[in-house]
Amino acid sequence: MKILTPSQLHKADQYTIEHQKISSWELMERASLAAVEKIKAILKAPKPVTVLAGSGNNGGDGLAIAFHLDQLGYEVEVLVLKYTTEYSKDCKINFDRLQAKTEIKVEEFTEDSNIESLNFKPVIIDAVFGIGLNRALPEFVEKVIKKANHAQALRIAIDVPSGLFLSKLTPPQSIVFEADYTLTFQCPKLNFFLPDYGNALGKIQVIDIGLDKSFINKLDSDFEFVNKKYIDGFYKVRHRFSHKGDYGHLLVAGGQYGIMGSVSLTAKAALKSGVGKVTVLSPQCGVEILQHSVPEAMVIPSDDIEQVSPKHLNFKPSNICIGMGLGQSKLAVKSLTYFIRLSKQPILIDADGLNILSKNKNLFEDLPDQSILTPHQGELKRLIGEWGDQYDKLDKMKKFSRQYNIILVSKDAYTFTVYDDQVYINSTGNSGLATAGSGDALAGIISSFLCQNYSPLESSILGVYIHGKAADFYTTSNSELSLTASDVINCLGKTL
Ligand SMILES: NC(=O)C1=CN([C@@H]2O[C@H](COP(=O)(O)OP(=O)(O)OC[C@H]3O[C@@H](n4cnc5c(N)ncnc54)[C@H](O)[C@@H]3O)[C@@H](O)[C@H]2O)[C@@H](O)CC1
Ligand SMILES: Nc1ncnc2c1ncn2[C@@H]1O[C@H](COP(=O)(O)OP(=O)(O)O)[C@@H](O)[C@H]1O
Ligand SMILES: [K+]
Repeated sequence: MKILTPSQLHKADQYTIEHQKISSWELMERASLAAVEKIKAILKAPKPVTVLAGSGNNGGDGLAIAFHLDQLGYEVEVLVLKYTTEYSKDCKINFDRLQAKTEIKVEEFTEDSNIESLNFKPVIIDAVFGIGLNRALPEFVEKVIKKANHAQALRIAIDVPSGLFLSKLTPPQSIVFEADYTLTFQCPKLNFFLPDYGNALGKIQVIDIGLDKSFINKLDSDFEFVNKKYIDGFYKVRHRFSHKGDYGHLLVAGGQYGIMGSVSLTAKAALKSGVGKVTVLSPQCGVEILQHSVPEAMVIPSDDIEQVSPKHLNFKPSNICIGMGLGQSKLAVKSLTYFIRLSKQPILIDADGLNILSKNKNLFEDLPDQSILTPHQGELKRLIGEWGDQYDKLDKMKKFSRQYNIILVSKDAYTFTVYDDQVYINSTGNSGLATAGSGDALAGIISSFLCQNYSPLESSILGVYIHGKAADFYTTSNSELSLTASDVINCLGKTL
């Protein structure tokens, strides 16, 4: 799903209004009715609701939602934060309808109003600002939002949590409505996925309001939100008469004394994601451990007892995955250099492999085109250098990927896969993944797809999606706190 800018969304609204021959009010009504359906599903049964509405079109949505909830028997009160002297045209229509056709108590609130007397119902719907916010919130609006954020209530934002900027970065220390749910229209917005105010979004649900698809398809965007539909577009099914040779042979190189779990998780995750064969090049001390923990994998001992060392292979791996638990000793540098030079196919480098690369930039010259690097944020900083703000980071990632012709998988709460100036933002996963070894599992999953003839970019996007989805499967019936990397691997079967 393409991620669009506010100005593209305004254009898509306009085009849709003209070509579907509907009024802007009808489009607002469509959006609001769809939001009401989501609200009903979230609340399960009617609960008392406070709607905070602005005086623009986001406010118009809020007033329409208040109207329809009232018709459904919800107890509704409305607080209009009047930050402009006039209502927008459609907002005014909805304001008048509410006054004429319901008994709802509508209070207009301005900078002169008394904030102390404000109380909220157990559900707060925020429709103060949407994609139109372009400067700091008026002070009285900030105060109301701050109070709403402290209320014992379930908070639902319509389109965008008020206070979150979309056309630029939200200034530090800004007050933003802290939503439990954000019901956003047509597509998610880029700033939702940046860490600074990412916590304010809660669960993001995208509402298709039927903006013209052909118009949207023609719009340029550097950002794709990777959902199931996107994955379905290239996911392959297996042939009945296939054999293990059709699904590649992965070489995993890594591990050292005391850190054998890393490659063990990588190898297991690769096997559980469908690779034909896995061989692990292991320090001698790890051979038995691997044979016990992953009996399906073959193991080659290194010449060194405690670390991986360069080794002549008597087979040709389809792809190599290297770096997990490798360490950064001279021998580790030698091994990484050896296997980078050996590889003619894209190679996946993770963890210590990335730290070695950061300090030995000459190694990039030998990296096969479209190799995959999977840094977490600390490793990313070592690779691309310090960044200023989040937009600067995005520019640096694109430049880095272009410079070395590599696929950069920047791992975070929302993992960004960057290649060819495009950024693919993953939609799955949860904070349970913030646990040791989950990155090792990811490296195995991506490498596995690489061996199964997905392109390096597809392997990365698919691997990140499936990894997150497996974590989401686990947390449908377990706490995020107890998620381990092994749980992710055990959920791969169901997920796939
Ligand atoms: N036909 C349409 O255009 C549709 C619009 N929709 C809703 O409309 C929203 C966008 O509406 P608007 O463009 O009216 O924008 P908003 O309702 O987000 O903001 C209202 C206006 O306030 C002004 N403003 C911005 N920052 C301000 C500040 N800090 N202090 C005071 N005034 C400020 C701007 O001129 C802005 O246009 C969407 O987010 C969505 O909720 C939906 O109903 C779908 C259809
Ligand atoms: N809060 C979070 N929400 C979602 N995913 C997360 C979160 N924290 C970490 N992850 C994911 O968990 C993985 C952690 O990788 P990494 O830090 O390399 O782990 P390790 O080195 O322990 O294997 C990445 O895929 C990352 O995107
Ligand atoms: K809002």
